[in-house]
Amino acid sequence: MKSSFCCNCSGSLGFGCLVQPRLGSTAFPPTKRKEQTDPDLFSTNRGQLSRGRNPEPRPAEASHHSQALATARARPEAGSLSRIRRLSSSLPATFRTCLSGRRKHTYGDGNHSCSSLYMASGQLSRAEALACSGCRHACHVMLYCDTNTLLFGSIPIRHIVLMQMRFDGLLGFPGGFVNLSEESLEAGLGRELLEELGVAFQILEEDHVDSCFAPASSPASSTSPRLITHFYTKKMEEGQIRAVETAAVTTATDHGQEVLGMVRVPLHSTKGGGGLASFLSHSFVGNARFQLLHTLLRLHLVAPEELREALARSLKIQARASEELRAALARVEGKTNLPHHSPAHTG
Ligand SMILES: O=c1[nH]cnc2c1ncn2[C@@H]1O[C@H](COP(=O)(O)OP(=O)(O)O)[C@@H](O)[C@H]1O
Repeated sequence: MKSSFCCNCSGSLGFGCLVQPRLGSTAFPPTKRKEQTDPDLFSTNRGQLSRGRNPEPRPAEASHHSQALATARARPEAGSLSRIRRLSSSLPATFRTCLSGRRKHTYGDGNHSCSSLYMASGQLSRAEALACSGCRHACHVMLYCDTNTLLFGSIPIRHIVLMQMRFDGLLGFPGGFVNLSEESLEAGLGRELLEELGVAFQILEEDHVDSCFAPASSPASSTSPRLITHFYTKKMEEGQIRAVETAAVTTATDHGQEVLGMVRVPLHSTKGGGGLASFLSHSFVGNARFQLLHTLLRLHLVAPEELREALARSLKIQARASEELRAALARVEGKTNLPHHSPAHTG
């Protein structure tokens, strides 16, 4: 069942995408990023610096933090920090902590060589992350573009954001493990992208957004050494994004194996509450959902108000899905005479 999977426009997973392979492998040169970012949102709420080349990140971070706070206090309506705080106060607790970056993850066993780099948020500057020789490193990238396309002729799609359905049924960004003894972070990411997307990319250090310890709940981080995930964003032209999607199903060696298909993240919301809300209720690998949420805000691809609404809807969708799954399980157990579901049977 190659390439027949898709994420439909309501954000639900389904079948019926028409894939029309046309192009062969493509190479994309590096692009200098000139994204409109929101430093208040990104730095102060995550308590970290986004571009990790500052040799002394902590003092800079502290000064940036207090500057942004001062701005937000002086001009509360203009400061995105206060806007986010106001919005997040009405969010469900899980997502509130997610957006504020105050969630206390358990990172590492304290024995690895970079335990001194531990931060409550799990965030590291690039320099700190690279200093952790005992850690494993993985790099992933969000490829995106602007678009004028209208869904059903009326709903602006605004931006195309690419993710992928992985072999394990989880959503994630393209990328993978990097071997720092043989390659740089960016070279390793380029190698992974060639395998997964069938396109030769040159990802630059300027494309780096952040680095952090993978949550302890990640399968790959349950064993030592700990995993550090590095996240990148790359803005492209719409035609380039379309070429990536085509190459991903025609020339990429991983297609149908490690990668089951590329998906576009629906950023719109339909009247029935579909779109972004449905998409966010799916299962993501590691901290990919967090990376997506944060990047959507940081790059102003979705307004905080819209995101808050989508997240609240997403929780309701998840609750409904849990009920459906429980009912389905009960039916399957009834038909197959399986013992009834209990924690002892789930392993
Ligand atoms: O999109 C993502 N965001 C954050 N972490 C991810 C993402 N995709 C995978 N990971 C984490 O990074 C690890 C390595 O990534 P991946 O499975 O893509 O590597 P591979 O393609 O080299 O096997 C995964 O086991 C997972 O914990």
